[in-house]
Amino acid sequence: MAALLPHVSVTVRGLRQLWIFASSRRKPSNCFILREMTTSCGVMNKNTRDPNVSSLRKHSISSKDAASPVRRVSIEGNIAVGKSTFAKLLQSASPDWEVMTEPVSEWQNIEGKTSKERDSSPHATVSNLLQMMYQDPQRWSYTFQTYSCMTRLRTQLQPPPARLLNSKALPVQVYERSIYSDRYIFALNMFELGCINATEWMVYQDWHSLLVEQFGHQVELEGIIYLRASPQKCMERLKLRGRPEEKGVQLDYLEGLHEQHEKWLVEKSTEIHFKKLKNIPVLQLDANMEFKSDPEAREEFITKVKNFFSAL
Ligand SMILES: Nc1ncnc2c1ncn2[C@@H]1O[C@H](COP(=O)(O)OP(=O)(O)OP(=O)(O)O)[C@@H](O)[C@H]1O
Ligand SMILES: Nc1nc(=O)c2ncn([C@H]3C[C@H](O)[C@@H](CO)O3)c2[nH]1
Repeated sequence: MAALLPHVSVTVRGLRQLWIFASSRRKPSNCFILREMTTSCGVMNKNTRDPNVSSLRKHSISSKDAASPVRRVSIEGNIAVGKSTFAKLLQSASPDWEVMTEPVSEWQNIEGKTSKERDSSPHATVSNLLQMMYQDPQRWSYTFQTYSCMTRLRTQLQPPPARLLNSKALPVQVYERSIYSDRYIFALNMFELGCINATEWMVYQDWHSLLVEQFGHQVELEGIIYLRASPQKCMERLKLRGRPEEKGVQLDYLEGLHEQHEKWLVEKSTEIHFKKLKNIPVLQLDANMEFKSDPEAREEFITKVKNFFSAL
């Protein structure tokens, strides 16, 4: 949308978007970049021993237990909060942990070739769906969510490496985000902002539920690590990283996503449709900490993660 990337050239679609952009200034519910959002900080579940961990299922037996010893955990958090950085830290901390990165490069490089073109031209047309979504969210958000969810599903369906299956310790496969944040953070947010319409939202939820139900325990998670930082801190890091597609992202978009994380993982007020996910243990870590330059902070994080994993 023009509001996201102000330098985008004005096409017919662009003119329509500019009109929507202009009307959204009068009716602020239409465009997420202009929406005024307030952040809210929730409280942790009072029934837990460790204040960082909510909903610990100490004695429950997961459906994974019988099939595989590998536990599956996702890292969740706002844009640029530091998930990839934290994931690298985990990867280097234990050979029994395997990190699966978010498939961002797949979203940035979609090869579009018809079967005819494939025969006649050696060069594929490559589209950057991430950029298209940020430039024109009303047009591309639904398409983006179908593709992001499909690529995440593919990641979650990958079998653990032999190293983990043969591990004598506690093997854990760690995903950077999941098919659940796809729905309960991003798609929901886009729907609430009016970038996904009511019909698209119904369709998305219908196929999402079908996939989760059909794949069953293959796509279940045993735990979630929530990297929590202020939207302002995420904005600083987003600017520092300088990913070109994110140039137009504004603070109120990050505030909206922060609110969705809080509702899902802290306040537990998001309506969740899968039984196991409703009671999933959540480890909350303060990601405002500049752990990159602080070995003690890194050590503290790793200890918390180890304790969390061993309780799953
Ligand atoms: N704890 C930290 N302290 C200081 N800088 C950090 C920290 N974590 C991440 N950064 C920096 O912030 C920027 C964004 O981090 P990173 O790419 O890990 O975020 P991300 O959560 O994976 O982003 P995305 O949501 O886009 O996948 C990077 O430049 C990284 O070096
Ligand atoms: N709209 C939308 N839906 C998603 O499911 C989603 N997952 C990630 N992202 C954006 C955030 C970063 O810019 C970049 C890398 O995380 O991709 C998403 N955007």
